[in-house]
Amino acid sequence: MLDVITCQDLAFSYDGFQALRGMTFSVQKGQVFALLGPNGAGKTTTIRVLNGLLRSSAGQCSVLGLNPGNQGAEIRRRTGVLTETPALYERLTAWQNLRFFGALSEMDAAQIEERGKFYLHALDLDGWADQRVETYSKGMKQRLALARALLHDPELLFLDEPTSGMDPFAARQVEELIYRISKDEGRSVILCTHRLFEAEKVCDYVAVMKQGSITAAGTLSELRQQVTPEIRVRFEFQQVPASDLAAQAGGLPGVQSLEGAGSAVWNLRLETIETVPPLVAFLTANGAAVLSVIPHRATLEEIYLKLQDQEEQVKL
Ligand SMILES: Nc1ncnc2c1ncn2[C@@H]1O[C@H](COP(=O)(O)OP(=O)(O)OP(=O)(O)O)[C@@H](O)[C@H]1O
Repeated sequence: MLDVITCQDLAFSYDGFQALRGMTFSVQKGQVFALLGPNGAGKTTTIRVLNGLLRSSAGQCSVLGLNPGNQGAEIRRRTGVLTETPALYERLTAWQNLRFFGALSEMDAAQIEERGKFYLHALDLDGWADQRVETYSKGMKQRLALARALLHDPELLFLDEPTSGMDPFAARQVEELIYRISKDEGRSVILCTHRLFEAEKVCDYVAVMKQGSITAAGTLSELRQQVTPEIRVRFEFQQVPASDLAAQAGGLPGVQSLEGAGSAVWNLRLETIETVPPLVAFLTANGAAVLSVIPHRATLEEIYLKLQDQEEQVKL
């Protein structure tokens, strides 16, 4: 797969304060790369170094094959960025903003009209397109800033808290758009967010930062395997199974633990998901009416919190 970004031992200091240290990661074409971490971890600083607004103090970095250290302007021309505070002209309408920024990106009028119309519609702003931005809500401004970031057809997008200030419906539209621009249009996205539920829906890869370094990274299933290697499965029965069945099932190969004996709902920890079919066969053969078997997959939020816990344990 094509790497859109590669960074090796990247570091950055603000006047002696080391905000990034030893950052090594890569982002592939079409990938949504979630950069997570507590306040002050260094997510925004990473974006600023990648698009050349800040110059790294050590390490190597390539963005779209360019060096952010001396080709920042070219990187910014080929990428889109959305920060927490939308960079828009308040006294202008949505269309006036888009025409202005489109012209700055050397787009012709027809392109601006076509792409502007498309994104204003996708972000549910077409009814507001001729209103001044100062009359917009925070979430509407953020959506317009996203339309602006996408207008010039960037190959890579840096989205820093893109759904900040949005209601759930608007946030859902942005999630759908992120999904579409990566999966259908092949653009890569670096997504910094504290909304883990949202990141889980759209990201292909997760990097967790703390104090300027990446402390854990992988696909969701890799991280899930790392923090919760066992499989948790919930069994629901039509009636409470015969009293000795739970003890027998708990002793079957691959079953690590069983909670809920004496009730019609059991929660089991299994070594692998392959344990499920023989377990169901055993229970059914012994007269238990299995209604459902639901594997529980740790959410990104659970994974994130567990990773933080693991780090605290290491420190103690
Ligand atoms: N202009 C600056 N001058 C000095 N220190 C800064 C500056 N900007 C950020 N920092 C510091 O660098 C560190 C990383 O900040 P950064 O904004 O990159 O974190 P973040 O992960 O984006 O945080 P948040 O989730 O709150 O947006 C923090 O300790 C912050 O205080």
